[in-house]
Amino acid sequence: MKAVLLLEDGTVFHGRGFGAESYRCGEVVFNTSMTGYQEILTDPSYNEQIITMTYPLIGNYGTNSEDYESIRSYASGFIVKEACDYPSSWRNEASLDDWLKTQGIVGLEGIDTRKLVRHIRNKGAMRGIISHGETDAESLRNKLSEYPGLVGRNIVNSISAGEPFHWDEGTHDIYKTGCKLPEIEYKVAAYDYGIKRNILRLLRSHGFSVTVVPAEMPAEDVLKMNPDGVFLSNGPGDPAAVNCGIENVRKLLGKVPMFGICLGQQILALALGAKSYKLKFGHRGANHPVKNLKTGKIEITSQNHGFCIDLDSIGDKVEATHINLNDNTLAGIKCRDYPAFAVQYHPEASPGPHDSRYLFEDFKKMIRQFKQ
Ligand SMILES: NC(=O)CC[C@H](N)C(=O)O
Repeated sequence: MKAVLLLEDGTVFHGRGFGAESYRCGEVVFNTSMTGYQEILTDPSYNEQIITMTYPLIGNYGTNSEDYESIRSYASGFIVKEACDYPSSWRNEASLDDWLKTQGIVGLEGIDTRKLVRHIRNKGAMRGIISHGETDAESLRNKLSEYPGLVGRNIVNSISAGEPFHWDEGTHDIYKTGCKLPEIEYKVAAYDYGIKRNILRLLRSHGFSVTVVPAEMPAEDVLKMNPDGVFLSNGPGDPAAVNCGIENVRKLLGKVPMFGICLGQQILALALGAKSYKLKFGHRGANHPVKNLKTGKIEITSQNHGFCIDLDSIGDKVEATHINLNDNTLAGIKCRDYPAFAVQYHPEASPGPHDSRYLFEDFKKMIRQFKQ
């Protein structure tokens, strides 16, 4: 059946629909990863985004019941050049098409994804509506005109955990070798702004006992849990709109060591007085080079963000520790006065390279030093 993508500037892409028959509005973004589509689709930071994959063939190894980064997909749509109908993998349980149907996510294939990506790259991030079934431009335009976009809106609370819960699973053991998890060394409370499971898995595999807490849990209640550290998660939308999170982190500074990833970095920096801004078209992919300014080493990183912290706004309280080599934007920070650090990229990968996993060890070292 026919499907269509309509952008806010009036540009239309006609193609074939797959996945759910429905329509949704969202910000149209692109991801340059060649693999890892199931992890990308279930990364909650894509809430309200229509994801376009630049790699031309997606779905060739199917989907399975393990590669979830959250309970379900929060994306608003999925666009590919060609969706593979005949997946081949010993881990495959459902084709991408069938899986998207069960997730209620609209897919669009057969459009010139290179043209769409160049359009977004040149003109900047845009709102759009993806529709599988109804293709009447006038009606879709009306629906899109009511969509407010991401700027200035908190879209974290609606997807965060309602209640605290304990996480006790380590990183995937896909070959079922039965490898044991390490002994628990420290307890962490992890703020769930839309947390990816591989962050939780890696925390556990590094010897942390993890309690996930709702995005709005007051700092005082977190401190009552007596954690050795607090983790600030990734998450969707505009960081400047996550007021409660910024306020809580400000209260926690100096009281407990903190480590943040992506939205977590943005919230930490905002709590320290820095400013955030929207990037022209965001960083999404599994091959972004980042320079560690302390060691001089280059890490190839996984990224997914549309907002960034303004390097010129960080002031004396914050030290830049990592820089994105594609556009010299801020990729990592450390607080000078308190034990707290964060990165704008994804050391947990899923999907992506594992170059930056040392950051989980760094968190442990920071906690150890704080205790001495
Ligand atoms: N992955 C994330 O945590 C994304 C952070 C934020 N929503 C952004 O787009 O910049």
